[in-house]
Amino acid sequence: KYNQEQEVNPESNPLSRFRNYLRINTAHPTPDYAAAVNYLTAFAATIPTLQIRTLYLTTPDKPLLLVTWPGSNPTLPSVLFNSHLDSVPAEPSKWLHDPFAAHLSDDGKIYARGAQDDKCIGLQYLEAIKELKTKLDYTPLRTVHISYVPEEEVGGFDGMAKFVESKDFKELNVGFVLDEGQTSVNDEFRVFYADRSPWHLVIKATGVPGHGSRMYDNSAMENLMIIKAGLAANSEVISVNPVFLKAGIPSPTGFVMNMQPSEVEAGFDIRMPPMADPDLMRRIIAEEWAPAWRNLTYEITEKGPLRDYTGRPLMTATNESNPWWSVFRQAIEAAGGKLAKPEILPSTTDARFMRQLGLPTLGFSPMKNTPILLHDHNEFLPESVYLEGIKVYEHIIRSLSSFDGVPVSETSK
Ligand code: MET
Ligand SMILES: [Zn+2]
Ligand SMILES: [Zn+2]
Repeated sequence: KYNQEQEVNPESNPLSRFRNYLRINTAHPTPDYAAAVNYLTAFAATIPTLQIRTLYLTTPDKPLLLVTWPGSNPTLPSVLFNSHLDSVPAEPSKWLHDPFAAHLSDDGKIYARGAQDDKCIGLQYLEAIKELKTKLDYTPLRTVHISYVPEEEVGGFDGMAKFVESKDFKELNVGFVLDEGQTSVNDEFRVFYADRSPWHLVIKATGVPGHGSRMYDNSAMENLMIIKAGLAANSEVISVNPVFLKAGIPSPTGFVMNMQPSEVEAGFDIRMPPMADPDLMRRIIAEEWAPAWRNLTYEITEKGPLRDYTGRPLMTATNESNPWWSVFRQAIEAAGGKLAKPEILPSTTDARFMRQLGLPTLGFSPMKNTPILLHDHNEFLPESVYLEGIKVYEHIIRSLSSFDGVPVSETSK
C-alpha cells in the first residue's frame, strides 16, 4: 500500500515531493493553507499506520494538520515535531528565479520561498518516518506527532497559541517538542533553547509645523530624531531595528517640499531575549526614547509571552537536568553530525507557546554549510542538505521515540 504514491507517480521521490510542496504558495497575506494541507495529507496517507486529522481552531481558512504515528506504549508522553505551513511574502522581481517555481539550479540548489523556513523540515519529518516504517519496519515506543500549524509568521496567535490551549493538544500528552531552528554556515548543526520575544514599538512625534526654509526648535522631525536606537550584534541582547517611517505631506507629485510636518511616526522591531527585564525596557522607552517632554508618544505591542506560567524565563535546559537533551544530542552524533553550542534564536518561533506550558522545546533545522536566507531574497536549500536532513531526522525520531527513561513533566528549567 505504501508504494501507492510511486505507482501513481513513478517520478515521485523525496526531492520532487519537496519541490512540489514549495510550489504551493503559502506566503502571506494570502496563504493557500488548504492546498498545503491536502498535499501533506496525500503524502502522509501513503505511509502505513499514520493517522491524519485536520483541526480548525479558528476559522475554516486556517487549518492545522496533525499526523500521528502511534507508539507501542501510548501511556508514555509523546514527542511532537512542529512546522508552520505559512511563509513570509516574496518580491519575485528581486529574485533570480520565481520564488514559487522551486527552480533547481545546475549546482543543485532549490530556490523557493520556504525552502529554509520551514517547508524543508515539514516534509523531512514525513520522509524520515517513511524510511523508518517502510524500510526498517521500526515501531516507536512513544507516540510521535507532527503538527503543521498556520499563522506562525504573523505571530502564531491563530495557530500554535490556540493549539496549545486546546483539548486536542492536552490529549496528545506531549513530553518533548522539536520545532524549527536556523541555518548554520559551517559544518556544525545549530540548536536553540530559547527564542527572543517580539515587541512592536511605534513612536509618534508631534511638533511645531512651519515653512521648509526655517530652522526652529521642537519640530516633529527633530523630536523623532532624538530617539536612541541601537543595532544588536547577537541574540543575547535586545535588538531594536527601525522598520518603517511615516512622514511628510503628500502632494500629487510626491511630497510637499517646503513645509515641515506637524506629525511623524517610526516603527521598530524589538526582540527581547528571555532574561531581559520587560519593566526596565518599558521604562527606558518611556523616559529615554519617547519622552513626553519632547512631544513623543508611543505604543508597545508585546507579541507573546516572556515568562512561563510559573514566572520563569522561557528557556529549555540543555544539560543533564533535561533527559531529552542527551537523547537529542546523542542522536545527532549517531547521525554523524556535530552540534554547535546551544544558542538563543535571534528571531521568534511558535516554540515560545510550548515553553510557556513548561514543555521542553528545542529549535532545530538540519541545515549546515548553507547561507542564512530566511526571509531573504533568493532563499534556497541545496538538494544534498535536504537529503542529509532526512537521515538526521531518522536518527532523531528513532532515538526520541524509543527513549524509555522517566519522563520529567517539568523539565524546562
Ligand atoms: C511576530 S512573531 C514572529 C514571526 C517570525 N517568525 C519572526 O521571527 O519574525
Ligand atoms: Zn519559520
Ligand atoms: Zn520565518
